[in-house]
Amino acid sequence: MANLSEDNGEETPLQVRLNGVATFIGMVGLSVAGVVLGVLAIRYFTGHTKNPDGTVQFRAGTTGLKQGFMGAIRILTIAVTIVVVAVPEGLPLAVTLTLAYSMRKMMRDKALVRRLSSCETMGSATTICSDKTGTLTLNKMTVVEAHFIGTRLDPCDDVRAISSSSAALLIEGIAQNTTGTVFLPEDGGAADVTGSPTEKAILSWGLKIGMDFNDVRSKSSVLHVFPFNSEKKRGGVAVQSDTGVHIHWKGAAELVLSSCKSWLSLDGSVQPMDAQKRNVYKKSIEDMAKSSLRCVAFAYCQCDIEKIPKEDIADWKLPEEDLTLLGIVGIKDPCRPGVRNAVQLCKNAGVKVRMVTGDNIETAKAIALECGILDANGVISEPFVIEGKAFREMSEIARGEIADKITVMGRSSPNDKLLLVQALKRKGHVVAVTGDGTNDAPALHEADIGLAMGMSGTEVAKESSDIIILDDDFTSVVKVVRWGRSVYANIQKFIQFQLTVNVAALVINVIAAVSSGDVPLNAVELLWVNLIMDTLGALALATEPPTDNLMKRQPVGRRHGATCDQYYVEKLVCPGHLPNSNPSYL
Ligand SMILES: Nc1ncnc2c1ncn2[C@@H]1O[C@H](COP(=O)(O)OP(=O)(O)OP(=O)(O)O)[C@@H](O)[C@H]1O
Ligand SMILES: [Ca+2]
Repeated sequence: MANLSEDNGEETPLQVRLNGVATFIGMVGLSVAGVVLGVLAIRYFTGHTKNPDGTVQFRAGTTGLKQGFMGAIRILTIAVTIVVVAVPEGLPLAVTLTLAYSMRKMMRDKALVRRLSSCETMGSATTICSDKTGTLTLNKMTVVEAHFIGTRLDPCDDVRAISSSSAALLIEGIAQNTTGTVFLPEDGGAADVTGSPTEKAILSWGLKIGMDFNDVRSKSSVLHVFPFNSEKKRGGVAVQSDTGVHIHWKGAAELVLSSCKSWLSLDGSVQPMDAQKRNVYKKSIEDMAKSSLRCVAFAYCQCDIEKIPKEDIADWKLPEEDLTLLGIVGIKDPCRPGVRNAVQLCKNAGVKVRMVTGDNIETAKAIALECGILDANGVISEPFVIEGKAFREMSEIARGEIADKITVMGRSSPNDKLLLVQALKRKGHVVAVTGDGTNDAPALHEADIGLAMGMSGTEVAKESSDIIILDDDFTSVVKVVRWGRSVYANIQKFIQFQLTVNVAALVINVIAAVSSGDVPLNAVELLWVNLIMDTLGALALATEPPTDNLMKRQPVGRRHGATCDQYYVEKLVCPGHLPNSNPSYL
């Protein structure tokens, strides 16, 4: 957590630009007012101004101090009027109005905005780092393939070929090493399985292979639990029964496999895991992953009762090496239906979608191909597709160099997500991150826009987010981008409206002041005009709905100037230096 950045009140890209606009307008207003003040003062004090009756207004030595002072005050009032003309008073109103309006509308698109300014930041996002599970996929998991005791079960719940003692061992692991529960209605209806989607899939499969959840759990007692976490990607439990103490592990297949020294064979005997057998298992994991399945392996080991600490059992570190592999299951989690289109929409809008997932790199690759994040004809190798570990071990500079290219990151720990966000931000990206887990919080916090998942997300993730996606769907994330861009466009339209009016009024007032020594409308009158015009203008322009055109432009990003001041200035100063976004609204 040491590298978790503090909330330093960082300004959003739009705020930065608006500050730029304000400074620019302030400078212009003040300089023009200064020039007018100078011109009027010189004209007055050198006796070039006349009263309506034709007498000279100021004659050095003759005009009284009081009269001269009044004249000076009048000139000052004119200068102040010019500053008033220049300042776009309606801007804060328009910004707040458009943000509040969009926020209400976004609620209908299943996005709950927690920080108002994040709507607009989302509009300038250049990249989205998305979770896989639940966001791009449905989070509805089912076991569709199982490798058990060295053989592939076909269908995946047919365990007739397996000795009952081996099956009992696996079932003990499934029933005890879980955070889910199975509830069997008394009237004999379908079992009700609860837990995380992965757990649910495994427990449902367990029921199919003959697990009696309550019975198995009553036969042994749990001594100690090591809960599953995304960092280690495995969870374990120590259970004691008549047959001794068993440590059951369940987790990311290739990681559990690498801790296995043996495997349980068909006849129930323990065989050493030689290189050939290991390769067979590796190959089956790879094959399952390539067909976009999430692989979970089950392994166990016996433990001598003497080795169990008597007192500090809570601190007991479960033995996690020298395990015996029981089996591997492949879990299918289909892609969400609209995701491919949504990803394409992002591509058209110049927003790069990256997938950062805790899953196997091959599974990640397969899903990325399915939803169009990776292009089947493009390069699908490092550094475009990278493992979290490889990225983590690079130097900060190297990470910065490849961050831009990374499209899919597999087997990532939550901290890798944070590292990627930091690297991308250093590269000048405006980064949106989706996350659900408690340990996604640092990345959500670090991102320019943190999007937490409303359904599968933990409270901690939601607390650290700026926007909550209520239906967990990637399509809704893209809708947020659309609204964000509309906020941006609306504010731009308002600035243009203001600047046009203000520049015209400024020119008229300057000409009038310099030529006649007076302005057509005084400061108070001008403020009244502004009040009516700005309010109505803001209402009309701030509530314009987004158009499809918005998603065809390149993102604004952090660096390019796209607000009006820069537009006008750049157009005047260096026409070739415009952002490549097509400012069709101008
Ligand atoms: N409850 C579980 N018990 C054991 N292993 C699990 C469990 N849930 C997931 N795994 C394993 O851990 C891996 C990834 O877990 P992790 O929680 O880091 O990713 P995730 O957050 O589910 O995925 P994503 O980042 O795409 O949302 C999976 O590939 C799976 O093999
Ligand atoms: Ca996750």
